[in-house]
Amino acid sequence: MFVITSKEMKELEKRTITDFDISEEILMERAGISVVQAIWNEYGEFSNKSFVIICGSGNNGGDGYVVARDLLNYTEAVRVISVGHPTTEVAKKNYERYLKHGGIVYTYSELGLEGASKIISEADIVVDALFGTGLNREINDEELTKLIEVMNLYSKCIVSVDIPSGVCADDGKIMGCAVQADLTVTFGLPKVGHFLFPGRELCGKLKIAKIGIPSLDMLTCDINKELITTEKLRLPNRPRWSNKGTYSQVIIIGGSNKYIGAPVLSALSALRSGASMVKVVSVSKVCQCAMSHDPALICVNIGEDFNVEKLEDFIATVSKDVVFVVGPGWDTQNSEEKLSIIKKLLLTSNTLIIDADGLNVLSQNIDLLREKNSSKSVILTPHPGEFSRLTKKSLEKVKQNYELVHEFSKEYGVITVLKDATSIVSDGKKIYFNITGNTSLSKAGSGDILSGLLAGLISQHLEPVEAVKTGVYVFGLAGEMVPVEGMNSAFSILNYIPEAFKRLRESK
Ligand SMILES: NC(=O)C1=CN([C@@H]2O[C@H](COP(=O)(O)OP(=O)(O)OC[C@H]3O[C@@H](n4cnc5c(N)ncnc54)[C@H](OP(=O)(O)O)[C@@H]3O)[C@@H](O)[C@H]2O)[C@@H](O)CC1
Ligand SMILES: Nc1ncnc2c1ncn2[C@@H]1O[C@H](COP(=O)(O)OP(=O)(O)O)[C@@H](O)[C@H]1O
Ligand SMILES: [K+]
Repeated sequence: MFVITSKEMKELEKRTITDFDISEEILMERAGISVVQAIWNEYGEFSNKSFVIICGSGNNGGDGYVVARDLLNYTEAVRVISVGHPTTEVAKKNYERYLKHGGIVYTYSELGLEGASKIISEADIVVDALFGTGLNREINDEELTKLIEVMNLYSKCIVSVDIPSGVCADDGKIMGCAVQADLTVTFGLPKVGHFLFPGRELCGKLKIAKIGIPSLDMLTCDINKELITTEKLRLPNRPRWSNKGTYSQVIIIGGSNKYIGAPVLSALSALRSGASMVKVVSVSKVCQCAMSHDPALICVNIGEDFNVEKLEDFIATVSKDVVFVVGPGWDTQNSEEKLSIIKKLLLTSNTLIIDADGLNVLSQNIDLLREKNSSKSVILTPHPGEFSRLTKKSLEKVKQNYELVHEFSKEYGVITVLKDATSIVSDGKKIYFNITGNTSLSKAGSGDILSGLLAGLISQHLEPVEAVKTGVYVFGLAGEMVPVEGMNSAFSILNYIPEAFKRLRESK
């Protein structure tokens, strides 16, 4: 499903109006009616319910007046609190139509905070039509801030029109203060702010209503952002006649005397996602740990401590179709030598996933990425801290920064997965958002499981970007299967991976 910014939404609206002769008035009418329908579907019939609609001065408020008018068809218990007179032609028209239908409008300036609080607390459903995609600056007006606080404090239930007021549609950030909705009804296509935190949380349940905007193909509009959903995800093909030689090997280079378990988690995860042969190349202690967890793993022991020569010798023997994961549990000691290993791996034609300390080492010379074989696929899986080190930008600047993920991927010719509660993937062409998962994944070791899972999919010949999309989605699903959210070790996620794949297969 495509995901858009407020600017892209305005462009779609403009093309719908000019190229398809569907007026702004029709769009607003359908938007308002779709909100009423969504409320009905979610909360049941209206005869015993009371409503208050809080309308701002723009078109979001205009939608609010349509909602109010349509609700009058079902109940008299409808009131509007207007925060500023409508300023656009269509909003004005719908304000007047509502009045003509006998609608009641209170102005916030006359009611004051106390009056507004009373009305809000008495209503069963508060419809938030203050600001939508036109919010263009921080909300710093004291009276408005107090109104939003009162809405959050006293409402029994809030339905936001298009997006919770105060949430920036382009990045999900709070512009001063914001409404916490129970239900949000958006129009045409979801906006980025619906999927990035805190906006994602403030939406409550999200519904996407069709309001008559033609498909993107018809509008000849190129949108480069998508939400990862099951329909388009690819699963590995495992022909009945295949044997272990049909698939590529996965080789995990990582682990240290400090972090013994991380590469083992990656290796076990690669097996769970379908890899046929998984090797762990590491120090003795890691090999012992790997063997004790699964004797089917193959260990290449490089000695008691990190040994660059042994590692180089091993890499020189590897065939072309092997998938490498480098970094889990590596630690950052001997970083110069580790950087030289990464360089060697970049010069091979093998698909390479760089994770964890592999990324921390790489951040000392990110330009190494430019030396890679141009046809080679390199996947980087940073969490925000690692991405901040890679880009030399502050944590605050990189967090949820989908444009940066896109630019970075384009500049270095890599696929980047910025892992977080909403993960962002880019191959330098498109941007994908993943919203599966929960805090059962917020655990030390869970990133290692993801890198192994991605390698397992690539070893079964999925295209790297397809493997990443499927991998992050399935990994999230596995996290959601933990019986009590958060009451688990990352290790337990491994058990849910096959079931998560099964669920994805069945849902297609
Ligand atoms: N696109 C579509 O296809 C469709 C769009 N539709 C609907 O239109 C909505 C977008 O409408 P919109 O562009 O009129 O903007 P909206 O969100 O009402 O806010 C603008 C108003 O807020 C004000 N304002 C802004 N920031 C402020 C602040 N911090 N503090 C105080 N004031 C602030 C701003 O004032 P100004 O900047 O002029 O001073 C202006 O008055 C969209 O979300 C959807 O609901 C549907 O009808 C169906 C089709
Ligand atoms: N609240 C959450 N919701 C969804 N996914 C999450 C959440 N918290 C963490 N994750 C996922 O868990 C993984 C954590 O990886 P990472 O931070 O690298 O862990 P570690 O370094 O300990 O192995 C990432 O894929 C991230 O997207
Ligand atoms: K709103």
